[in-house]
Amino acid sequence: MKQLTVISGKGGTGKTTLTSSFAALAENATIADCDVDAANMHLLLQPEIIKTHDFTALPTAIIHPELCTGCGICVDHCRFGAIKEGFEIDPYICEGCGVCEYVCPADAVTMEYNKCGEAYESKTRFGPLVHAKLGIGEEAGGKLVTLVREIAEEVSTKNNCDTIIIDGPPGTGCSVIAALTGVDIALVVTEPTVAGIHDLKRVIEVAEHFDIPSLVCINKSDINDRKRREIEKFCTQKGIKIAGEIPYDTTPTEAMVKGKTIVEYTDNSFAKCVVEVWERVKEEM
Ligand SMILES: Nc1ncnc2c1ncn2[C@@H]1O[C@H](COP(=O)(O)OP(=O)(O)OP(=O)(O)O)[C@@H](O)[C@H]1O
Ligand code: SF4
Ligand code: SF4
Repeated sequence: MKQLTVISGKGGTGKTTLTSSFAALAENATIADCDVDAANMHLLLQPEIIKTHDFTALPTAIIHPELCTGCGICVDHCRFGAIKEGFEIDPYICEGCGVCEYVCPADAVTMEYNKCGEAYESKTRFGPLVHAKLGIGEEAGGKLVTLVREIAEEVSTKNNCDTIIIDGPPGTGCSVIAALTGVDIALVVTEPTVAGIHDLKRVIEVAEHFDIPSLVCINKSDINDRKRREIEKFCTQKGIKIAGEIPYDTTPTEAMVKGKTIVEYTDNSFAKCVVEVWERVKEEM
């Protein structure tokens, strides 16, 4: 089973626009929306949820007052200052490290796991989709991405899919690393802007660090010719292939308004560019 992750560094470069079209073009793929902080693939793919998985990330410490002797050892050991006056834990500061439970001589601390998100297995008009929702203000997005990928692998096997297409999160942090780990190829969607190029370079470094081969797609390629050439030069220097260049156009917005992927909405020259990128990605996988 081949796995492709679409990433960008900078947000809003066109990952979801492309990935949703890949979902339509791929003959036998499972889609995993790993942009768990701002999932939006479901808006275009209109999934029917078949199964919901609860997501619990880090625990929070609870001090049981009836057992606490007030010795203060836990306060001295908590590096995050989460234990307040009266030996009460501030759940927003507690990092769930478990040190207070370990050092408490009176066994007055327990660690409690709370649900902080959900992952979903769904059906769409193209094939299976695995997506997720992280609770408001919750952290541990990287762990939720890992859960989405684990479920996507199970779903893919169950449905005899030959490919998993992962819509990755923006940035270069923990969630991106979780979305990239162990995949066969990364498609970096960039744009010819200062921020686009800056983040392209950072995200390529992350992919290189994990030995993931990359391809680059220059989206909105005609908005700045000088910056476009800068991307091409960077890719040449790095020996990274360019999977295609896609111009700035009204087609993505029009398709989105109709709730369709680009390739369902039209077969115009813009859609042809998207199809070409998919063909190049398939060749490299
Ligand atoms: N080639 C293009 N020309 C004009 N608009 C485009 C083009 N590609 C994408 N867009 C628009 O740019 C916006 C961002 O695109 P999209 O949501 O696909 O980016 P993203 O990288 O997935 O964003 P995020 O990082 O927020 O997940 C959307 O409104 C989309 O319609
Ligand atoms: S270490 Fe245990 S007994 Fe001591 S103050 Fe903390 S919770 Fe109470
Ligand atoms: S679990 Fe860790 S962070 Fe939370 S209160 Fe205990 S020592 Fe502090």
